[in-house]
Amino acid sequence: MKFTKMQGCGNDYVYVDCTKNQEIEIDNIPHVARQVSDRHYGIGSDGLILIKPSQKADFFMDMYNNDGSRGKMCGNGIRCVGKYVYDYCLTDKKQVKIETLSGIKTLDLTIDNGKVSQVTVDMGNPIFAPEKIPVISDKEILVNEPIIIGGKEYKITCLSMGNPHAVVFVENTDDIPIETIGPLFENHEMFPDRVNTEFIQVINRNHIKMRVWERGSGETLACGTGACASVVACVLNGLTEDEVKVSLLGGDLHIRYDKDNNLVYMTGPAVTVFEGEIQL
Ligand SMILES: N[C@@H](CCC[C@H](N)C(=O)O)C(=O)O
Repeated sequence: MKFTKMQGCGNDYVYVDCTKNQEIEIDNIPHVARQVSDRHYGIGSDGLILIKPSQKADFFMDMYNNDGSRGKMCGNGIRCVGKYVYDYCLTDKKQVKIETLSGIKTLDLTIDNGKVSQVTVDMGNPIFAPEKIPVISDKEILVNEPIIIGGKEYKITCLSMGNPHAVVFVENTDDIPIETIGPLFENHEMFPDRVNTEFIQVINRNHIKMRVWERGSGETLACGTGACASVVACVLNGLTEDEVKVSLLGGDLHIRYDKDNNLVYMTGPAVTVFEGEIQL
């Protein structure tokens, strides 16, 4: 199988062009995702992203976490899909529409010396209704709600950016025992489909620091949907303005929350690491 390894702020995936003759049998995809993601015996990545044709948009992004589970949306991944389709001449458009399992997203590509360097994505509407996230709760919206994890109380703000997120504000992101508490949040009974958890330290009203424990992949260096969810949570909690730099372990993303229209925009880098071929 031919592949390209790409990363956005260090959130790395193996990308496979399935627009022409390369296909993986659907039942086999979770296994292939686990195999290629393995950092010792495989290529090494946070998961697998298949670029497919779409009837409704320019392309379809089909993403899998490194445990083989399917994700409905991936913010860092979709920027790399934009770079892939332009750099490999699958399109010459500078505005590209990508279908995902959570709807069609519009990407604006920034080109430097003939290659995509940066992408802005209209990430669509944050969703707050607990049953749509999904979170089990009788509240109408979960903002700063208590949850007990490992015997300690945390406050969570929950929303979907096409995938489920719980945002937790902390004093210092360097001090959190993410390997211990990340899986406890991910598998808490409140979240029937598991959850991505963002730990946020507010630096000032336009800058936050974030660490993330991703559903299906563990701690990653960045999460695009998580950065969007975190800025929305900051605004809902009155902690920041609506334009925020999000500093992740792997780099910075710029997020804007247009509260009047309930739309989120994400801008960040997309980088090709290497190409190769793997025997499955
Ligand atoms: N890294 C991603 C999100 C990937 C999917 C997520 N783990 C899920 O299962 O919901 C991003 O950049 O958004």
